[in-house]
Amino acid sequence: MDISLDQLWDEALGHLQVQLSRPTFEAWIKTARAESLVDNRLTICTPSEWARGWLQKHYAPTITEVVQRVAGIPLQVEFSVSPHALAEEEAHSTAISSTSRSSSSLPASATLGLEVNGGLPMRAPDLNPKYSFSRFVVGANNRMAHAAALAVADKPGRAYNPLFLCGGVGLGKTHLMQAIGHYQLEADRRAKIFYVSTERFTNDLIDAIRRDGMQSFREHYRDVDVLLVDDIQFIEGKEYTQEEFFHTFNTLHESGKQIILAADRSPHLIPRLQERLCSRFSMGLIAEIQSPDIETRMAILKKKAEYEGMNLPAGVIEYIATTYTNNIRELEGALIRAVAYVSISGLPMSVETIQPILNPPTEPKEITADIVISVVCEEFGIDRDSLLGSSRKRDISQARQVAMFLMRHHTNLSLPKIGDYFGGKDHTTVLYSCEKVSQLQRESLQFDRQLQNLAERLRVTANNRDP
Ligand SMILES: Nc1ncnc2c1ncn2[C@@H]1O[C@H](COP(=O)(O)OP(=O)(O)OP(=O)(O)O)[C@@H](O)[C@H]1O
Repeated sequence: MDISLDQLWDEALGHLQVQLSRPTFEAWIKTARAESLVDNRLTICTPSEWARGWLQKHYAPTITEVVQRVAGIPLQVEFSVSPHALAEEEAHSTAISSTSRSSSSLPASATLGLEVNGGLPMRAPDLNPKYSFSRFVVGANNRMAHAAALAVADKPGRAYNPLFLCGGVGLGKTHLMQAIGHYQLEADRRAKIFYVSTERFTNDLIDAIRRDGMQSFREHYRDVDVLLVDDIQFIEGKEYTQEEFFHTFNTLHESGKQIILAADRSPHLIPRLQERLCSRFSMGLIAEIQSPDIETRMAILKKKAEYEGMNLPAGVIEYIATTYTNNIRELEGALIRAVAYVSISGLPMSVETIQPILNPPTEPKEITADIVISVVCEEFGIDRDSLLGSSRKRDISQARQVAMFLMRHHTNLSLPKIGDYFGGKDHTTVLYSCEKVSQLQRESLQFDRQLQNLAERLRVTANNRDP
């Protein structure tokens, strides 16, 4: 073998990254390193006892196969725990048990202004106040899902458990599932309602494994009255997340707690979903939401305009409802764009005014990270280096959080890729920033408007760029 130990492991990492799912790679493989190679025995050092056991049990054959391929000779793979990590783990667990659940032990992420519970997010405020039953328009496309959601809200844990909401992008699944949460909280302010995206669940799990905090992770996710999990299709192929979610599900279900899941398709169409999860997801009620018809689209626009205090001519409502047919988020986006354009241009609100900016509704140009950076710099009056740097000045760090949020929502970049733009920030920092901005958006109408305006400027800038 004519490569060094480091080269061998680096190359093996490259292969493993391609072969394994991202969370698996991030949680288990990336955190390990090659320690020694003696007499064809490769020792891989892991950050915790937990990680060592898991790698040994589940990934030993894959890793062996890859390192042998890279080295070109037969190798025997062994796993060890870093002595440094052992000492740290011990110190950490002593600290946790001595300050158990005390708010004075908040970790560093508290500097982002988020409330944390041993690193995990707090509950109820995650619900969007706009996503209530009263703001949900019922039409032929969602009547059954709406009725099922009301039944579940009325008798949680007894009507349909789980309730599985499925349907295409932007059709109201999140709105409906959160409406159940609001309903519960209205009935009992102390009800433990927990809304979480599957991505968040996975990230919390990865963090818990890294910090050896599985116990608090489990307590956190299992001590709820109603668990709402969004975009559950993203659990596909993530075997460890599936395993952990299976136990969370069972614990809650067995104790009569309500589970509501949302996905873009029904459980049996989610690829690489364990059979036992598929059957559990299907054992309550699967309620599908379809694309809304023209009457429902018009009713949604009217209701939205009413709540936002906008005065819209009937012709404008009809024009937008006829132009945007499939996705309610896009329908609402068109309305917001039309209102923003009218207020910026000073022109009257009419079909003639808005037609050029709403047509064609499809194929918008791609919004890039660069566009986000330049629009945010302009908005906040700061230069690019400051935005991408590490200054902790309040206005700069807030602009940075907004930029991360916009990249998350308007580009296809993953959390780690976004982190790379900001000097290699960790994906959890990016996620916290996005959540912080979402929270501010929910709390402040003015900030919500500012974000909507920024989003509109991103679209306009992208569309005006040369191809
Ligand atoms: N029936 C409805 N009445 C009023 N507003 C609606 C309705 N359906 C959807 N909306 C609005 O459309 C937007 C998109 O809805 P939502 O986020 O719930 O969609 P989703 O199905 O969860 O999308 P995704 O698959 O992207 O997660 C939200 O602003 C929501 O309030």
